[in-house]
Amino acid sequence: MDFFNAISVKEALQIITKLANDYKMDTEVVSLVDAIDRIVAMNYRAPVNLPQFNRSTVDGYAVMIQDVVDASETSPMPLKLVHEVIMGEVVTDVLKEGQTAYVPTGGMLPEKTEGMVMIEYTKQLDEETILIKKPVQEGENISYTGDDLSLGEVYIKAGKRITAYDLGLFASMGVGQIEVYKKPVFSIISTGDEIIGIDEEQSFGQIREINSYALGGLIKQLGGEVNKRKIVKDDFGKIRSALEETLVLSDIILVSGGSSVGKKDYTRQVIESFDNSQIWVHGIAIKPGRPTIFGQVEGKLVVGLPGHPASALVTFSLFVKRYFLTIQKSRQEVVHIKAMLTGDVYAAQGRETYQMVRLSRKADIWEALPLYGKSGMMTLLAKASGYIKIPFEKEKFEKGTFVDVYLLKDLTL
Ligand SMILES: Nc1nc2c(c(=O)[nH]1)N[C@H]1C(S)=C(S)[C@@H](COP(=O)(O)OP(=O)(O)OC[C@H]3O[C@@H](n4cnc5c(N)ncnc54)[C@H](O)[C@@H]3O)O[C@H]1N2
Ligand code: MOO
Repeated sequence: MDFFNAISVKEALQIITKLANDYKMDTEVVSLVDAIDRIVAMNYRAPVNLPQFNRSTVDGYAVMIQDVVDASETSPMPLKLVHEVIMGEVVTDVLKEGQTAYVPTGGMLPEKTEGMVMIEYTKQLDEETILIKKPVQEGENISYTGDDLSLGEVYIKAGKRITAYDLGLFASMGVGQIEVYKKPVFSIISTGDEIIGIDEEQSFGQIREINSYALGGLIKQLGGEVNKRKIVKDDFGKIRSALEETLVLSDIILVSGGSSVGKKDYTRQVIESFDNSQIWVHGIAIKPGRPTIFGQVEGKLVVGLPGHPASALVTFSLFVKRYFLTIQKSRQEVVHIKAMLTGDVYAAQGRETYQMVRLSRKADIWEALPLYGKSGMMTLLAKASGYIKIPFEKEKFEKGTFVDVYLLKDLTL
């Protein structure tokens, strides 16, 4: 694995996806009220037709098309009222020529009903006679058995993140216990002699630990868990013990900092020092994030994230998120919108460049303001709405160009 011969983003994504497909993620059963945002671990099939019977979608009268074909306001058609359906009743009547039945919204239809006429277009003449003032089309105001879902049809697929709407769908199927993937568990080891915790006294030259908080936030939003966060000095032995300690506890271990090739960058060496280990990637042609490492120790993914916060967060969002979703057989697209650049942006030579931008709405278009800055700057990502991708064969995008902005978060304008 030659660090200076960095692989493309596409290749890196292929490798991480393959590793994820080979990982066995356990499942668990949760109750419906706790299932929001979890990822479904099996295909759910309809145990019944939905609706289970032909039903009316309006309050009105069940009719046959031929009986009312010439019906109008001025020449209404009299039909014989043979039944008044009650909600919940199992209707056994069969409509015959010249007959009608009253059916409330959601009520079961008599057999042979071809259309429902809303009550507004009818008039009760006497106890037995209803005047119908308009014709109907086949199936008008009717919801047929299985229209919504038919028996055996998959209504929620494995890998789907459960939304509030899905909770409603599960409820309609009478499913109160859902099989989901266990929440993937992360450990975050933040390395650096200069790194101190948020509660520590800061001396000149020291840097506050940022990455585990920001990464932890992303993990939580994704639906993962962080079970261990640790700050460790740039010391081979200490980083190794921290990694050893977290291995059994985690599905994914993030090591922030020390991913480059400096004298005190130990992440790669630490991974390689374990018997059952492998380095799959060291160096990706991306800016920010070039020195990223994908390794494995005892089958667990160990990612060496570059220490610079913007680099760590961008590489997490691209690669670790892909792994996180794929081990749960899930796939998500990053939403992008077209926006007009308000300044020139330049690519880093030989790297796919992820340029942060801030979106604002101008009349009927979105404008993308490039946020210039180095990967070490935390304000960059806090201000950014998203990023644009400059492919590595391209030198720049000029002001005024319409580009795709990939959203990093909900838009707060
Ligand atoms: N000779 C080369 N040097 C570097 C290269 C290269 O290709 N050849 N790549 C550069 C790039 S690009 C990046 S990105 C950095 C990443 O290096 P490391 O992963 O080894 O990161 P560190 O040196 O440990 O830290 C970089 C920077 O970030 C600060 N940092 C680290 N951890 C945290 C944290 N948890 N919270 C806040 N800030 C953190 C650290 O203090 C440093 O300032 O390598 C370049 N070098
Ligand atoms: O790849 Mo580095 O992340 O540009 O600063």
